Amino acid sequence: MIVTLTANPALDRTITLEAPLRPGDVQAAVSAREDAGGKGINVSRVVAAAGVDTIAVLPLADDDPFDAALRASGVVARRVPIAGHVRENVTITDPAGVTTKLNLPGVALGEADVAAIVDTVVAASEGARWLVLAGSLPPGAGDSFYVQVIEAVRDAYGDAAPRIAVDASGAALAAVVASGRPDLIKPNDEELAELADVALDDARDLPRTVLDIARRLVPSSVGAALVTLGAHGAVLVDGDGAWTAVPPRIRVASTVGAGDSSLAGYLLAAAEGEGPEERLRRAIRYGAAAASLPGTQAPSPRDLPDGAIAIAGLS
Ligand SMILES: Nc1ncnc2c1ncn2[C@@H]1O[C@H](COP(=O)(O)OP(=O)(O)OP(=O)(O)O)[C@@H](O)[C@H]1O
Ligand SMILES: O=P(O)(O)OC[C@@]1(O)O[C@H](CO)[C@@H](O)[C@@H]1O
Repeated sequence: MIVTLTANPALDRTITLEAPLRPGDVQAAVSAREDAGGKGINVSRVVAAAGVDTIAVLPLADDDPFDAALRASGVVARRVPIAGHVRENVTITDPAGVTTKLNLPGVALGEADVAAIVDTVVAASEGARWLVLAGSLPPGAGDSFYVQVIEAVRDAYGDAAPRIAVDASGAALAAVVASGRPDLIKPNDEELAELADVALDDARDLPRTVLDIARRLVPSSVGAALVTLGAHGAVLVDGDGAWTAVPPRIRVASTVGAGDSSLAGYLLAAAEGEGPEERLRRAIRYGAAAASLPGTQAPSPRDLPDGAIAIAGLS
């Protein structure tokens, strides 16, 4: 069982253009689609599509139209009732795969909402292998919200607690790294650089630079880091070693959710008892599959790209 928490879900509206976006112009759009999104929900959708049990925890008002999209996704969910409706995030994609994204802040949570979410995650995590804490925090949650969740789950289950994976950025990621001792973090290269307060602009060897930064955290504060690099693939660093791989060439439709799918691929391989190389390979394949699908569509095993993915060790 893989449990996910999405504290700030989003109805993802994707608008497809037949020409590059021209800011300031009126432009005809070809099509639009809606997906029940938010990073944890996306991870759960990929996990469910692979036939593995998952529960997605999220705050959701009883009368929120988002629930229809969530039900259509088929993901098993635990809803924490709140006041206010899920934000709508807009993505604009063009024929070259260029993706423009506008994210709203989300519904503000009160203290009672925060406490109810923590309690719901603790209850859902009983017997789970992994708990995934993913995405931005909505107003009212506080930068250390993920640390609060991690401590509550570990207090409740001790050695039987699920392993913890975190996909966050900015202050929320910094707080988790400072005191949450997560088993896995999944930043992209820019999020990692922001965390370490370094610039990547002139990195000639991106995987090597990312490894050097990640080594400051792994294994002292974080069990492992899966750092995704967009079209350049990903780097995996754990206490035993470091590896990198690049994705196959694909036709990009929308990169939204590619990182979430990478994380799901990693967790699916981990749940099968696979070692780091296969976890990285699966992450790359799922990420590439997501980027080749429209909107925030979750890839299933039949969407994975063909071809071998070579893993290179880094030292
Ligand atoms: N243009 C691309 N071509 C092939 N694979 C891609 C491309 N973009 C992304 N991927 C795959 O998806 C993975 C994750 O991508 P990326 O680093 O962009 O995630 P992210 O920034 O966390 O994205 P998001 O927050 O939208 O989920 C990469 O490691 C790679 O395997
Ligand atoms: O504002 P956040 O929580 O950082 O990101 C939200 C979001 O961009 O993340 C997913 C893609 O990773 C989308 O489904 C969703 O719209």
